[in-house]
Amino acid sequence: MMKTLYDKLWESHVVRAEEDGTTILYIDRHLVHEVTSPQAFDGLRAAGRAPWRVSANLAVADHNVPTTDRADGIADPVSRLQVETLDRNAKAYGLTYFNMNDKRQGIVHVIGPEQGATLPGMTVVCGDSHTSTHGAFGCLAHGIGTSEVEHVLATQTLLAKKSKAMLVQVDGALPAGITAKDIVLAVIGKIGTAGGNGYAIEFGGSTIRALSMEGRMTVCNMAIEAGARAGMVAVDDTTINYVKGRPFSPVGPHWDRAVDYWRILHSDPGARFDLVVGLNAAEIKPQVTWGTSPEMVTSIDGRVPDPDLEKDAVKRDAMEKALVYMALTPNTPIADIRIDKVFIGSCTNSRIEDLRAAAEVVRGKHRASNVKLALVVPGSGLVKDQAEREGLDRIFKDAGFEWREPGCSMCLAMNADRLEPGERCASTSNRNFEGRQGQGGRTHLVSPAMAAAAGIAGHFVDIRTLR
Ligand SMILES: CC(C)[C@H](C(=O)O)[C@@H](O)C(=O)O
Repeated sequence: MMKTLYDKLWESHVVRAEEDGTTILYIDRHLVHEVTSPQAFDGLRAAGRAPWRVSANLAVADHNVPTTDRADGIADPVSRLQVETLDRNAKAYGLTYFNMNDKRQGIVHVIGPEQGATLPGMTVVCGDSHTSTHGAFGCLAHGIGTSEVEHVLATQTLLAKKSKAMLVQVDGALPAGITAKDIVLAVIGKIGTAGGNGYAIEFGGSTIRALSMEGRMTVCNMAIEAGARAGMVAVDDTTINYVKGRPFSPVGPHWDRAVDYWRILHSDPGARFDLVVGLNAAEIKPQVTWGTSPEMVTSIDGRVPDPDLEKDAVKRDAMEKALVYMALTPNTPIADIRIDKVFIGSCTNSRIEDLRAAAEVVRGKHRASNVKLALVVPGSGLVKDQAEREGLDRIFKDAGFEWREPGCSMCLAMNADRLEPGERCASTSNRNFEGRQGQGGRTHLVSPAMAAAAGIAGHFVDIRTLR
């Protein structure tokens, strides 16, 4: 029988399956961060257990770390407690841990792939919904809850039921200025934030195959925003070249054997999907969200929609509420929306290619006077180093952008980086929910180049016209 990539990943990890489909899945890699692990470790301790396979875990503090100088530790007591708790737990159980001052520290979904801790064919879980990111490597990767974190620590397995399979097929050459972020926002605009509920999404087609691993990570990262816990991309040379030579990657004969196996990690021609959604890359324009859900998205040449034209009463109500929160008037051209802050970072868009794209836009220019703050937060210490070697930090600083230490930062304002009430932000992150970037803050999701361009112009601009 022809199998999907998802079938192959699932079947190769079944420890035991019940008749009703309830399955014990083996977990190859468990990523751990400070927000969702404290109670899991407490539970483990209370039951007198220890991690079943210590080496399967990689822990890092990312959500609560300051992005300014860390020499004085963390000022906020709640953030400090979370990070210190992870420090203690990682030490007590002997987990590989990149503490806040380790050069390898960064956002968990950036450092996993960067270290080669995420490898093709793995099952990867973490107490974090954006674990879908790792599916870019031909992995079955998704978020889990804290009680599951404890379960994985204790048993290296997870109770799961198989999802349905969706193929999102994107074909054609991407027009200039269009990025992976625009692809995934366009997908969410098309299928909605519930479109992927109950599915694992495979992203395929010539456009996806032409993306770098960083682009594929951006796409898979936001599968969860389309309602699918897991997103994935087939393994090809791009995947294998990326993985080669990373600290956790196999070497020697193990490498050769692994590559032989990784080569089968694609859907067989003719494999059956429960749903296929097609997108034509040529039609994708720079995307900008206007509302409080990632599906409330349009293109830069669009306008804020008019709820009066929406026939569905539930949707109309949601639009009206979103427009009040976002302080936007129907029919306003997106390009007329002025912003107060810029955030370039997050597990969606904080990798070196993202920073390069943003730097290219701001080079030799300066932040607009109405933009109070433009933050650039690299995804890891190693991304930061690389960017500095390339002189990107100087380009940003010369343009009046702040160059910070790595972490989740203003994606969700668990540290000190936040929007003040009423502030409007061009953000490369993944969620534009009410209060996401700070109470009363207004988030517009865009690509790194679009965020950078908005920071220079003071309002959204069509990146395609700047080339
Ligand atoms: C803190 C964590 C539980 C949360 C998630 O799971 O997604 C966060 O990373 C987010 O992006 O909202």
